[in-house]
Amino acid sequence: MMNIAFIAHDRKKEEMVNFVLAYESVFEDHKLFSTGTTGTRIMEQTSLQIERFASGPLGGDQQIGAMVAQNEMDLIIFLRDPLMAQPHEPDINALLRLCDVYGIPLATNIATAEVLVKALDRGDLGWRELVHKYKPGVDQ
Ligand SMILES: O=C(CO)COP(=O)(O)O
Repeated sequence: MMNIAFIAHDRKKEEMVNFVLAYESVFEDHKLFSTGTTGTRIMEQTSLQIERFASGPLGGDQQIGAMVAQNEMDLIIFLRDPLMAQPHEPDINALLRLCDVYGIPLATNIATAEVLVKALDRGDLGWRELVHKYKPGVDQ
């Protein structure tokens, strides 16, 4: 079972809900997390249970980043709005950076999200299960 996070900026939330709905049967086998409003929207329109963090501008991206830094997040779908400035852009960049630091699979648009969810369904991300037990800074 993987820990998966969903994050979508406002103009991408509908796309996110449709995406999660389409792959609901894949996601229901995993532990799901999200930023505040994204999670509320997904839970309203699917039967999935999601552990919600704060809304993005109030620190939700950072909370998910903290999980990445503890090697506790396996896959992130982050549908960003590339056409609108966000007040919490430093937080967003920090999360993307941590995904690169730790090599965490990250999709920032729907095309990549689709590829990753198919890989997840096929078991291509199984290597994440092998590294779950390692805690950064303690074991490395
Ligand atoms: O702003 C966000 C990510 O940067 C998303 O936050 P919400 O899901 O609370 O809208």
